[in-house]
Amino acid sequence: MNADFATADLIDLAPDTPSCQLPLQHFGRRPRFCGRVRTVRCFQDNGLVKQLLNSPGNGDVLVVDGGGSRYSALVGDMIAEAACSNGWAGVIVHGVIRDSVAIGQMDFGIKALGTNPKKSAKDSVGEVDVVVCFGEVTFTPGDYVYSDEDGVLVSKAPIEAA
Ligand SMILES: O=C([O-])CC(=O)C(=O)O
Repeated sequence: MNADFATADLIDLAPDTPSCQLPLQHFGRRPRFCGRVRTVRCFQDNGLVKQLLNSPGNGDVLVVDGGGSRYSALVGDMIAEAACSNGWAGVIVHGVIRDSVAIGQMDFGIKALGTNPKKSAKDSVGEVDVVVCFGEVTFTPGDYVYSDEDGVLVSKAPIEAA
């Protein structure tokens, strides 16, 4: 998908589009990304996140519902590097990441609640491609997600800029 958009313009065109209400921070040198939603639901365990981001992303955005836990990081620099080289458009994490300085140098985009240096378990406990909800928004696999400096929008159909 074309990453030449601004969420403010898109939501002006389609004012009913759900907009995530969480204070997500941006990491990485690509502040603007969009694509079809894939999901992981997990809790303090990033085994499934690591598996998915190490497989082809096809321009999709991985939305990780970590339950908002700040206990341990769900993405670090190696996982982010894999995501970038496997063609994922970006990652949105309802949780925290680590290696933020290294990720800050990458041509990739990650949104997360913040950082914690502690690593997560790797037991791969969780679910893939289920409907997840956070920040008053429902992310259904296959939806279109748009993320930039202003926020995150989710839509059932592509929002075409005028
Ligand atoms: O493996 C992890 O849990 C996260 C990490 O440090 C990395 O991606 O480099």
